[in-house]
Amino acid sequence: MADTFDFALNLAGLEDGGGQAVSAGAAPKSAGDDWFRAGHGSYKKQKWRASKRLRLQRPAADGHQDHVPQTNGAEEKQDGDSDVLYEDRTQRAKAPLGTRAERPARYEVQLEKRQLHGGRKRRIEQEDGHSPLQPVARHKHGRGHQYVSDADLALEKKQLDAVNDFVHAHQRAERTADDHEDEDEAQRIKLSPLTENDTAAFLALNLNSSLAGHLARRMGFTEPTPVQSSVVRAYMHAIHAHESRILSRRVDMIIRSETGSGKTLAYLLPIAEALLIRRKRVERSDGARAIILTPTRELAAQVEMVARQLLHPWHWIVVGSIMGGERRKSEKARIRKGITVIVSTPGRLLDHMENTQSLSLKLVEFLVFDEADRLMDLGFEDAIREIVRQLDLYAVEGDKGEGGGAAVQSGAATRKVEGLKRRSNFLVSATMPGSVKHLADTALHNPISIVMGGTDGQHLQTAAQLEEEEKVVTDTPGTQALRAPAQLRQHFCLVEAKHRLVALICVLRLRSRSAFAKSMVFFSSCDSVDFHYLLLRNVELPPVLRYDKGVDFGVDKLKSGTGPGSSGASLQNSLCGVPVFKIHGQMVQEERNRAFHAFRLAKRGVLLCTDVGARGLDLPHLSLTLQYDPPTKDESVEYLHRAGRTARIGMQGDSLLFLLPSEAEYARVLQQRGLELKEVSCDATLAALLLGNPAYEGLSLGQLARTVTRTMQETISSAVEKGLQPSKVSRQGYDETQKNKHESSVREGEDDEDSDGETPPSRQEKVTDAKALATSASNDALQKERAARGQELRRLAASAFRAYVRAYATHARATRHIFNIKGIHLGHLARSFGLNRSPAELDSLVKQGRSSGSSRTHHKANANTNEHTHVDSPGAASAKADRKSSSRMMKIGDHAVTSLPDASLNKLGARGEARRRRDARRMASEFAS
Ligand SMILES: Nc1ncnc2c1ncn2[C@@H]1O[C@H](COP(=O)(O)OP(=O)(O)OP(=O)(O)O)[C@@H](O)[C@H]1O
Repeated sequence: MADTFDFALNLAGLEDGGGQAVSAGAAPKSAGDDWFRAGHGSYKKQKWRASKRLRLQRPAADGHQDHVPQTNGAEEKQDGDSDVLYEDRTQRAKAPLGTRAERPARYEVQLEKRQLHGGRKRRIEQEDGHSPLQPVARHKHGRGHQYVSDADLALEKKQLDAVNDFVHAHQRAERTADDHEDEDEAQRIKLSPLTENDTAAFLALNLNSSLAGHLARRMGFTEPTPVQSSVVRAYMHAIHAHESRILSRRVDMIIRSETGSGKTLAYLLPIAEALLIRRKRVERSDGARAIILTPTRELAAQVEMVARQLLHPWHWIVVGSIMGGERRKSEKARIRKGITVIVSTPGRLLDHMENTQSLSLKLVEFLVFDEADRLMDLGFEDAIREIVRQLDLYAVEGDKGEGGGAAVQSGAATRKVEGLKRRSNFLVSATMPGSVKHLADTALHNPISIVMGGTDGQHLQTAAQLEEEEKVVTDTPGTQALRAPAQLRQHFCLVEAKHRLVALICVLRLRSRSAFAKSMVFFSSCDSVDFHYLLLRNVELPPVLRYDKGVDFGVDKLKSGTGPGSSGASLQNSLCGVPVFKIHGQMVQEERNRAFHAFRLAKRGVLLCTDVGARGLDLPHLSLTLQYDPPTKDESVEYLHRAGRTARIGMQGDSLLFLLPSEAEYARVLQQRGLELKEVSCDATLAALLLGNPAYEGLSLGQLARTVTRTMQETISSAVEKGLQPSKVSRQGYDETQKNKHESSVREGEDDEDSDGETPPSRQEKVTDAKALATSASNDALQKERAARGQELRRLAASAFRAYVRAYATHARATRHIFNIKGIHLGHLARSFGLNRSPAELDSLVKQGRSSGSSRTHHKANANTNEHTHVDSPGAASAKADRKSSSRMMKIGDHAVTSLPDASLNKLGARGEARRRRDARRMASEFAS
């Protein structure tokens, strides 16, 4: 068996020598190993081939055959340098390799060979420069040589051709070796003992049984969500109608359903079904069959992942993503190989449509606009129009090839209907504002509207309506009530400007007490994300605020900073060791991907992001979304999408919106649009951090809140304004260095006393010194790095402050009276960035921001970066108005710095202590759960 295996490898490795035959002895296992390494298949595949009695011969590069493999050698023999090929005949009778269609030819070859050589050992030698097919080849029996007759040669040529055919067939088989394995897997999935109940719900939608099996077995989905069942039924219905020639093949749909209701699978299921049921397999060389457009790269990556999971058993359906930030060259290479389902951002897709010849779009059957409204908001409208236009042209071309030429000649209207019959367009989002209407008009033809309403999963459009093929467009721009998932608990909190940062850390710290806490915090600018990221990762909370109820350590230890919550590498951040991540559009794509995937996989963590994370992301176990800065564009809609990152698919989740007291009306605006937000007390939130701490027993809530605020504010301000304190680790290192130094100097002193001063230092001393030097060097490096980070923190604080003011001016016209910059106390606002500056300094900061144009915040949202910091350059007129209001604001600010009372803490007196205490407990339990 092993010989045969080597033999197969040997044959397969017959490549070098440009026409030279290779001897069996000269091509032992190592040759085969090289062949492995050359990427011709796994060891498993090799064994599989060997077990199928693989014998093959490759044609040489010049088209000549190097040798003729012979089949009747019982063992391997070598004779000097002659090139000999043997095979163990005893194993020949086993099943041959190749597809069923190729097997007869293979048997024929073997039969002929057996007849020819009668089972004797045979050797063919080749002389240099001669083809083995010339009559110089000779048989050798024993010691003598014998020339082969013409008849034998003719027969051999025939064999050779047959072997060549077989080789090519084998090479095909090799290319699809994975097919076999995956087919086995698909077969296994089909045959796996699933109960009827597991697949019944999907089968009831008339989905392919292996797809239903895969959904249940591999993806764990046994029932479709309401939106999935509506979409699939509508699609199936239309397809059935097509088969009975009532409708054309295309089905256009507007799919609207609340966040986390499973819309991704809703549009992927029809795609998978369509690609699976056809008689002839789709080939990757056919080019794209489905295109899914998403507004952000993270969403594209996520959709790609879901599509891959869904289509995993059917490897010939290739899923791939192309998006901004990735290398064009490698994308081109993937496109050249063929991608069946393309997930892409619009800008990059258009780029490839214009510049990549190998991108074949003639057979596109599905075009999906995921988060359609966001695609429009981000300014992709032109790109999308162009994509649709080009796809339409391709579709017409494709139809022309199928005898649809008449449609091309009969005018644009006909072209739109007839020429596109092969493509279905889906427009998908949880919200459908007016901007989507333009997209629907551009890309959709007579769409079916699947609008899911209500929190109970009931859809507005009944099954009966669908069955009667009623196409209902219920999109009424701008006036829809917003629907949040029923299990989403929505809160808002009125927080004084100067307490915002403290309140943020409190909420996250409370949350960090849970073992599985995952939270997402939304900011209005990249600078703000960067600042808070650096701050949360590097500033340590004072020991009193690290207290965790239920953790067994004494108050004394806490106060002295030696308890479990007081040191250790994992606790060296504001959130006591909970990892912090960030994503925004100004990050390098690689970093962005890394952060996104790390956060996805993390059990606990905090993700700080701009609105780049607001749409479509499905992050497992996310339990809190915190909108630190309210959205500035299309506020209610964006609020809902941000909040909807949690409480998905029936899971519980919390959302919390921070508002300044002057913005309280915004909560009412959201409530008017159908969202149920409850207020939580800021003071209760602050006090909750110290509730239950025995060191602060007996203090009122007000006192607790004040303690937390004061302590935390001091820590933050000192970190930002004075630089980061040396970390515990480096302090420890520093102490060790000092100790080492001291010890060695003491020893030196001792030595000095004993010696005459010329004795070289002992080995031990040298080691100690080296260690001390190394520790000191690494300690210095740490301190330097920390100092640099401190400077960076200060710089970022100023930029983040500027960016906040700038972003504030970009709120939508409809809500500008709520988000009015004049109402903000700039001095207090600055403190929420850890800045303790005089009004004059703040004024110059704001002006600097304006004059420099703050490249990071002034950039325009564009197709390639997909960033939307909400601080895009306002128009000239509004910029002027903005400048005016800013100078007034500074006056207000200057005045307010000295005269405004601490409204937040005074408010504590207005409520009953018991009630507030209850609130605080609730906050503590809700946010820490
Ligand atoms: N049939 C199903 N059964 C159980 N879970 C499902 C099912 N279909 C989808 N899911 C899960 O539901 C979650 C949300 O799905 P998805 O991301 O598609 O929601 P969505 O409606 O697109 O949300 P958004 O509007 O925020 O983009 C995912 O984690 C997905 O795995």
